[in-house]
Amino acid sequence: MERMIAVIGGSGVYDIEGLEDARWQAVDSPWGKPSDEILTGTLDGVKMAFLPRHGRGHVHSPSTVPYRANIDALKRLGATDVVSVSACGSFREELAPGDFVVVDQFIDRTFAREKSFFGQGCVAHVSVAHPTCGRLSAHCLQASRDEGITIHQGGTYLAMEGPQFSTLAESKLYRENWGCDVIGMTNMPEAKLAREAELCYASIAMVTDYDCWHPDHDAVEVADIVKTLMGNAEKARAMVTRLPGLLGAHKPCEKGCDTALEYAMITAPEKRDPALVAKLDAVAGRVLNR
Ligand SMILES: CSC[C@H]1O[C@H](OP(=O)(O)O)[C@H](O)[C@@H]1O
Ligand SMILES: Nc1ncnc2[nH]cnc12
Repeated sequence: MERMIAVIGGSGVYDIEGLEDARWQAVDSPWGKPSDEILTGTLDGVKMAFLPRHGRGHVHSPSTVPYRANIDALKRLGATDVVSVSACGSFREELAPGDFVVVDQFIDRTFAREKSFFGQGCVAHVSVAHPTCGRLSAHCLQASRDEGITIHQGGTYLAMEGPQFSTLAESKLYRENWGCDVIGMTNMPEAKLAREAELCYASIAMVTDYDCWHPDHDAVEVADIVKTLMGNAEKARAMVTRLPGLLGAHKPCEKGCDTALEYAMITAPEKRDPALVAKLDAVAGRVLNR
């Protein structure tokens, strides 16, 4: 199967450079309007797509990002691998602003978002025990190292609802009691939805600040974040340009992300809601139409 690498750009990352035959295109989804048009093209012979998570000009808040439409639209375009690049706060002294972290676990504290493509009339339960793709994550790690970026392998990302930053008590709870490494507002339910859509998902968290637990950093300010964000965005773009060479156009994923729905469906075929089944054509057509 031909692979397509999709990059979801977080705060500060509203485009990528160097694509051949680049064009922004609108993609319709039965799950609503994606955050923006999607930039498509090729890089080193590999198909690429780019979607700015908050839209160009940063229109969507973390709670109003249309996560389902975004993942569905990328799947519909033919994406097989989704790389999320996100700004985050750090809970560890050694994860300094400007550093990247290859996230491999999440604690999902979001509560005001649609979290699944499935529901009444078509129920499915996928595993998110290992919510990121080890193969794609390893390539992102390598690509970053090749670019000279300081990147840490593995970390737990606390997904908070926002849009306000954490209180001091929350920051200490997540860091000291829950063992989290970084904090952000967007990787959930995005990672869960990517798994439901049988897409490989990797999350690169780019540290912008120390949240508010740090004795030398009393409160998070967007102005401070933006200063670090610009440098991080440049590094993220550089990392992305190395990915096609590492992933290749046809190498399959051996981690099983592309068969996540194999045994997930539990609603009896005769009880399925045809309207929901129709909406699931891109996400779950592989298992629903056989
Ligand atoms: C601009 S700071 C807070 C904002 O930045 C992060 O967005 P993203 O994950 O899309 O890079 C964070 O999650 C908040 O949405
Ligand atoms: N400290 C923080 N908390 C939540 N989201 C963030 N994004 C960047 N910094 C953050």
